[in-house]
Amino acid sequence: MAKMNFGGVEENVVTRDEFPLEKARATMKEETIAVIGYGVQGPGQALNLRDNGFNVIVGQRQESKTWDKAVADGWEPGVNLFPIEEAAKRGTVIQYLLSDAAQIALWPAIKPHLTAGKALYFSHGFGITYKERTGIVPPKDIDVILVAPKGSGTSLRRLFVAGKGLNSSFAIFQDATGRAQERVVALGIGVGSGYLFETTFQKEVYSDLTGERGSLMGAIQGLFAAQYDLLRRRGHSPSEAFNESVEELTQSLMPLVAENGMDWMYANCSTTAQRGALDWWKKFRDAVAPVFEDLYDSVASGEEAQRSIDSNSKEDYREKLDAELAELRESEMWRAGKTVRSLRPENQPEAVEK
Ligand SMILES: NC(=O)C1=CN([C@@H]2O[C@H](COP(=O)(O)OP(=O)(O)OC[C@H]3O[C@@H](n4cnc5c(N)ncnc54)[C@H](O)[C@@H]3O)[C@@H](O)[C@H]2O)C=CC1
Ligand SMILES: CC(=O)[C@](C)(O)C(=O)O
Ligand SMILES: [Mg+2]
Ligand SMILES: [Mg+2]
Repeated sequence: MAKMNFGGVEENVVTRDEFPLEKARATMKEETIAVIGYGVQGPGQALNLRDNGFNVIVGQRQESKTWDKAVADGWEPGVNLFPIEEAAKRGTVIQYLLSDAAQIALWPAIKPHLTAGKALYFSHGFGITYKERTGIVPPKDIDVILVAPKGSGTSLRRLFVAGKGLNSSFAIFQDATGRAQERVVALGIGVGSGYLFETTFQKEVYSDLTGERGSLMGAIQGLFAAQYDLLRRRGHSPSEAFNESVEELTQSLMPLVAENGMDWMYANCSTTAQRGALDWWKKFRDAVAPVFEDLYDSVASGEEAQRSIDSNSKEDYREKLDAELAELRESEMWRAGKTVRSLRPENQPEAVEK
């Protein structure tokens, strides 16, 4: 592991230079990696591992849409695609990539296949950290490890195909074989991570639940909605409100932040914009800070986990989520967004010759 300086703080990280793909493949050459679940993370990780030359099999419920998706992605039933329990039996590494709620339901079926020396791999600290609520308590004679890509499985795959990578955190909860460290790092590199940073199961789930409820997903939609609604109430058109709240951010400004940081994005905007943004950002920070405190407390108390378990364990959880997503999609703001997206030059029919 390399010590790197992050803004003045030293951290242990693993880079692709330090742990190249060949070394990862050699570390895992005797192992069969069973990816259980083929939702969002499952395909991203399984396909990246396969394309990186690892022995991978997929475990998925038969006669489900996701089984068909796995077949469409080239997994062959009876060869490298199996029912969940069969895959768990064959794997020496069990990558438990069912939804967090389904991990609870399937635990009694998986546990008998976690025999001595195997590794149980998660991409979320959820099941282990909230064990009083999930009942997920692994046997003592297996490794329990985590690689959590910091982003959607969809992006993990897309970036891999484009020759790029998402960063991931990694953690070891239990090292029964003495190989947990090399296994977790090899798998982290194998799934297509950029660099790997060290964490614990608890820190991973606390930060992850905070991030997705906060700046990554929940807070950003709240911020967009507040500004869009304000502009509409003050007489601005949907086009103006959407462009000034969302489209400009995703198309123009965020790529600049991604490339070179916030100050550089600011520096590429007008001095008028810089003056205003520098004056206002702290007011926004201070306004939302108490909400973030509440959010973290709710994560740490297990309240967020319980809410997720309760709602996503219901028979009709998917329909309920879809209905709430439809509400967002059908809001004026996101309907306006759809029209705006359709008008992006790259989405226009081939330019007609003049
Ligand atoms: N979605 C993402 O991109 C990310 C997910 N994670 C973590 O990765 C893990 C997997 O998450 P996702 O891929 O989002 O899960 P998902 O919601 O897409 O579901 C994964 C699989 O679980 C199966 N499943 C759902 N309910 C089931 C049940 N009752 N019985 C049997 N199978 C069932 C689905 O068919 C699917 O194959 C979770 O721990 C999640 O927190 C981590 C980083 C990002
Ligand atoms: C994509 C990701 O990392 C999330 C937002 O934490 C998740 O899907 O759970
Ligand atoms: Mg995450
Ligand atoms: Mg998450």
